[in-house]
Amino acid sequence: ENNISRYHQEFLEQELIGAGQFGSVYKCVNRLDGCVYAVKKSTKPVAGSVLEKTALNEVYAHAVLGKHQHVVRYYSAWAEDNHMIIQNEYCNGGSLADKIGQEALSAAELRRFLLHVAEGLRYIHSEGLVHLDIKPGNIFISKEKKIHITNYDSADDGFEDLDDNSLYEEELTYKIGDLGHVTSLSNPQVEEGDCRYLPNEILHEDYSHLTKADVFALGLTALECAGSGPLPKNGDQWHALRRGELPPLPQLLTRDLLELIQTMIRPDPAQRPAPVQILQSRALSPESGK
Ligand SMILES: Cn1cc(CCO)c2c3c(c(-c4ccccc4Cl)cc21)C(=O)NC3=O
Repeated sequence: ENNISRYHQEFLEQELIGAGQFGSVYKCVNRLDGCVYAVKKSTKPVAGSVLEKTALNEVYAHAVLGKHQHVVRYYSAWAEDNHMIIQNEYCNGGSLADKIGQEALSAAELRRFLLHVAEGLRYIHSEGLVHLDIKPGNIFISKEKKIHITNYDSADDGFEDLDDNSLYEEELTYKIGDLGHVTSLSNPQVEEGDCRYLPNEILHEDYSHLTKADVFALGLTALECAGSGPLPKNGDQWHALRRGELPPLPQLLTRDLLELIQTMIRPDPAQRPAPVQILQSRALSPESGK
């Protein structure tokens, strides 16, 4: 059997960036193209097991969900020495969970986050798939330094002082990752996601509005970004959220942003907005930021 590791042949491992029951994720440099990737190594699941289905699900989903700026990009996957390995786009800004662990998002950042992830969901659903595990830990951030045009005149002597950081602004792009729970709308094999973001109807195995389960999870994720604090895994507070009751929020969100989030966590999935309606809502229009 081939005992040369493709992983070590093709990649220079830089650092461990995540570990859990799912396996370990490394930041790696590809020796050929010199680019950085996120590579997840998980123990190869027993053939025919649920874990194997999940692992294959993830790769099938990535294969269908080609390039989209709000879905983490997939490059390759293979099996070696009893491990499953998947090579994805590396997002250099950490996960949303890391970011809101530090501090809540501002209203402007919250609007940007909702726009990006709603666009990613609109795309995933348009391909006849649902994510089923939307949560802060599965949203990754790419940071890009953009030259701030208005400061151009301060660089009147051309590009010499482009290293001057006042010229730059960091632009964040939010991307949906971890497609391990993705399933098809036409023939759903539902593996429940994180119970903190699970809508009641999925708990009761009602799969008639699966796309709205992603909208519900996005709504609760938005609440957490607004500083609601950690979400309950069960009990009275869990049920209160499923009755559509908003928890107390520290920061002053605009009323239309609160109303939008409230519609996303409505008990009846049919009453929740579809991603395209979220994108068109007044709360996310640039005017509302003024
Ligand atoms: C824990 N962790 C940290 C990161 C870096 C965030 O700045 C990360 C990434 C991914 C993943 C990932 C998730 C699920 C499946 C496969 C991968 Cl590579 C996990 C990641 C992924 O697909 N792309 C990442 O950047």
